[in-house]
Amino acid sequence: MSSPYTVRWGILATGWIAETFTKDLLTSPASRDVHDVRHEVVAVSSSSSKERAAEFIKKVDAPSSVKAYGSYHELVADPDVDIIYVATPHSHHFQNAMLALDAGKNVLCEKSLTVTAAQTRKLIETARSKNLFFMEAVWTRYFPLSIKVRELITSGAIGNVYRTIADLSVGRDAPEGKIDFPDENRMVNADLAGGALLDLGIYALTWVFQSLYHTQPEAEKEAPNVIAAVNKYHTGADETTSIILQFPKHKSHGIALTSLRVASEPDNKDTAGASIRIQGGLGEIQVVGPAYRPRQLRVITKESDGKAEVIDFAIPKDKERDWGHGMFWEADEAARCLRDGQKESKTLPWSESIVIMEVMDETLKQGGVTYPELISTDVFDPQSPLNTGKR
Ligand SMILES: NC(=O)C1=CN([C@@H]2O[C@H](COP(=O)(O)OP(=O)(O)OC[C@H]3O[C@@H](n4cnc5c(N)ncnc54)[C@H](OP(=O)(O)O)[C@@H]3O)[C@@H](O)[C@H]2O)C=CC1
Ligand SMILES: O=C1OC[C@@H](O)[C@H](O)[C@H]1O
Repeated sequence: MSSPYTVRWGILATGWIAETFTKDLLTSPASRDVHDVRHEVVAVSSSSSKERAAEFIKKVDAPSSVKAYGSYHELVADPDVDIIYVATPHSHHFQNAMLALDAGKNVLCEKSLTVTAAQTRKLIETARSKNLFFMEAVWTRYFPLSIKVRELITSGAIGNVYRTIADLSVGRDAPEGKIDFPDENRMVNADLAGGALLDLGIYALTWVFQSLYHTQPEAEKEAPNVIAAVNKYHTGADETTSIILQFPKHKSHGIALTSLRVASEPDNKDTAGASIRIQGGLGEIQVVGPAYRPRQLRVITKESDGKAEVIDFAIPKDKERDWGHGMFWEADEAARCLRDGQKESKTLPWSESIVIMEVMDETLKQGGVTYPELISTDVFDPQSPLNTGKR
């Protein structure tokens, strides 16, 4: 057997998801039965300080040879790095990903990809013109569970899919009209592109798009019509957003729901039922668990006479590191694309990221949500405070 293809990662930012993703990178691919690619963490950067980057390296139990940088600029200039993982708040994604692409680096960028569709288009044009790999890090798409759902749909297991209802909501309602996040927190802070839609609604949209758009033959794909209802929080960010997406040629509807007030899984178990229902003429696929990390499917067809076939999907752990979150599958996809010279992932192509961002743009427009110029401009500025960390 030939030796696995190795990808050398640079981690941009040191928050919660950077930690989770890096720990996944450090797991052994064999623990998920992957043998063709592997990952090396080469450098970590923090806009706060070099010390913070060094602490992060210790915290995730990475090798002591990993370089610590006190600025994003140093990271993107490192010749040992093949690909940068952008793990800042969404407000920063456009400027940070541009910084990396401009320096000639491939990029895996956290969701939601950007604040506006124009920013997404600019990033994609830049990646295309520089012949670089660029991918939106919607990790759920790379789960074996998602692959199975797409296979079930394209094989006709539930007939034509006419409707998908998908919800990702977290119940953080608090007394006196408040939401249980401090106003400065990225979940509600408009300066950090806060709000339910960009943080959580993207997953509800992911399920609508996986089931009603991605699975359509290329020539038949159509951008949906959008009708949205949005409630705003006092910070200006959206707190509850409901979207109806109509795909007229396919006669299908997607209902994407998200809220910071109510919960899609109120007891964090699965007793509330499936938060995603993909409904076809011959049956239904129910996806159980939070929309970002589901672990069970129930397939109910007319043929099975209403009896559900239950399929469980465990998320493998590296026993030695006692860790496995499920983000490694998207990292494996990025590695295979780099190995094969592909500039975009077929599982989430650039064109689809653009249409999804356009739906979010339209939703925010209908709801009257606007974000500050600093974070919504599509003009790249290497010296933007979003790149230098001067807060
Ligand atoms: N795929 C998934 O499951 C998840 C994805 N996400 C996405 O990841 C991104 C980051 O989320 P998360 O890790 O929870 O956020 P955190 O607040 O935990 O971390 C964000 C990091 O970004 C850097 N940063 C730079 N400027 C700022 C600023 N002005 N305010 C705050 N942080 C700043 C900081 O790192 P430093 O100081 O080192 O530069 C900080 O630690 C978001 O876009 C979110 O949507 C989040 C959670 C789950
Ligand atoms: O991507 C995410 O998934 C998990 C949520 O808790 C988090 O807010 C969001 O950013």
